Amino acid sequence: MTQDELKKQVAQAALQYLKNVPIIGMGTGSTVTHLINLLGDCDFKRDIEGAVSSSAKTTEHLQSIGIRVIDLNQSGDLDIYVDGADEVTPHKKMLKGGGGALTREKIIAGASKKFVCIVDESKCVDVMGKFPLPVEVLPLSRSFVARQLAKLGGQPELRMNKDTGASYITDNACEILDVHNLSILDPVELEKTINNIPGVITNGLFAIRAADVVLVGKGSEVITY
Ligand SMILES: O=C(CO)[C@H](O)[C@H](O)COP(=O)(O)O
Repeated sequence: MTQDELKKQVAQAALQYLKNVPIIGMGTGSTVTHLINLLGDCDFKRDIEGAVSSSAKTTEHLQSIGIRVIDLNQSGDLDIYVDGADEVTPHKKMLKGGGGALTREKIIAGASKKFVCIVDESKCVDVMGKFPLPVEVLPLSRSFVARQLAKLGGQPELRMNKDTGASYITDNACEILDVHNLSILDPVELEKTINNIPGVITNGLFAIRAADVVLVGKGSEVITY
């Protein structure tokens, strides 16, 4: 199976977690895109009152299949949040933000009782850090934060928008530093350390609030742990 077929397969398996859930939390990315497409064809779609969305892209997609998007300030805490990841460990800690939606993803994950992480097998790692760690920053703090990240041993690179040639701007009007070559031996400590740098909105480590369930598309099956 191709990586995209594995993503679709794991998205299919995630559908069962959305049954009988009035308000769902929805992540961002190509695996979630499959999930929303599949949800569009589901009978139980009409039972869903609405969804809390982690990005403008996901909002647009949810609305296109007829699902109402609800503000997190109105929804209260959620039963389920489903999202992909760029890396996930056997302890269900994740590195996320390849799609740039890390801050809203982390907020909704924090407000959800159950985080269901959906990945293809290429995302499973023992130690995170091969994928550059996204750090969302206020634009005015970019250079200062980059120097602090370099002191932690990383090599920060400002994410660019390939279409405009300017820096990539998040849904929160901020920028992203993608940090290469970080040694992530203690993800909980590193998540706190980076979030304590003034100017950092958040970083893509989801170690303090890890996933509760991980579904992995592997070969012709989906493994759950
Ligand atoms: O964190 C994310 C977006 O900010 C995505 O979940 C992550 O990048 C995985 O994306 P994909 O499903 O396209 O592989």
